[in-house]
Amino acid sequence: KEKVEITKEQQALVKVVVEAYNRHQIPQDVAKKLLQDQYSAEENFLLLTEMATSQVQVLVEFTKNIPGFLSLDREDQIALLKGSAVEAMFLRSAQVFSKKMPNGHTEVLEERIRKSGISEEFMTPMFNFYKSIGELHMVEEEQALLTTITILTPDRPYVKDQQAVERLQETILDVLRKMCVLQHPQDPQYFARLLGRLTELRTLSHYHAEMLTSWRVNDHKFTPLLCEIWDVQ
Ligand SMILES: Cc1cc(Cl)ccc1OCc1nc2ccc(F)cc2n1[C@H](C(=O)NC1CCCCC1)C1CCCCC1
Repeated sequence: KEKVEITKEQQALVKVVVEAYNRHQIPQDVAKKLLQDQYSAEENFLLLTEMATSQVQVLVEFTKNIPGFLSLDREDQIALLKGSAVEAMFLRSAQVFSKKMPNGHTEVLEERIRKSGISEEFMTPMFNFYKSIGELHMVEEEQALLTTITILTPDRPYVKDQQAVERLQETILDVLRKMCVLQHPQDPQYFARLLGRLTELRTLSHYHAEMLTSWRVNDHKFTPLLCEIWDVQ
């Protein structure tokens, strides 16, 4: 039985990433807001664009703390951000949805999201993903590292030096694998299941443009930043 141990520098890397991840949290208020009131499709669409816009800004700040990210080619940094922003948004949404809430709150939140204006056909894949993330009961280190792995995906469009991104991603994968073994000794498949969610996440993210344009509102207004990130307008 191989003895798995996290090295000093791996511990330091995790500390930097988790602190940055927690510092750059989207204010949890989106769930609170949705629980407080039922909003119209227009108000919900506006809420999403506001949350998404601030989430992208949060993501840019977060990447500055990923060891090695700022040493990548500048255009590759942009390509990685553009390529991962939607997935990071759905991953963040899943984590917000899976947070432990008082009895009945998750059901209300789900109801509000179902009635938010997103068209029906996307509800099943979206909530299947949220529930599959929830079932993992990820600790915050796993959440932060999984988001980092999503950002450091080498085969995003327009990435020139894929090897450089691969090297960074492998560093994170290695420490996440060890953490999963240490955190979930009873479940040797846990790390594989965690990575399997990234495949589900990529599939869900393929729908994002359609989810937005099919939102039941007359006029779909996007901020310039979101036009960059979402393949819309
Ligand atoms: C991320 C995303 C992309 C597309 Cl295309 C469509 C939809 C979507 O999020 C659905 C979604 N799943 C959620 C689960 C829990 C939650 F509290 C809010 C959630 N949201 C939306 C949201 O505010 N997400 C933000 C969360 C923080 C990070 C940036 C994104 C709200 C917007 C208001 C109408 C009800 C859905």
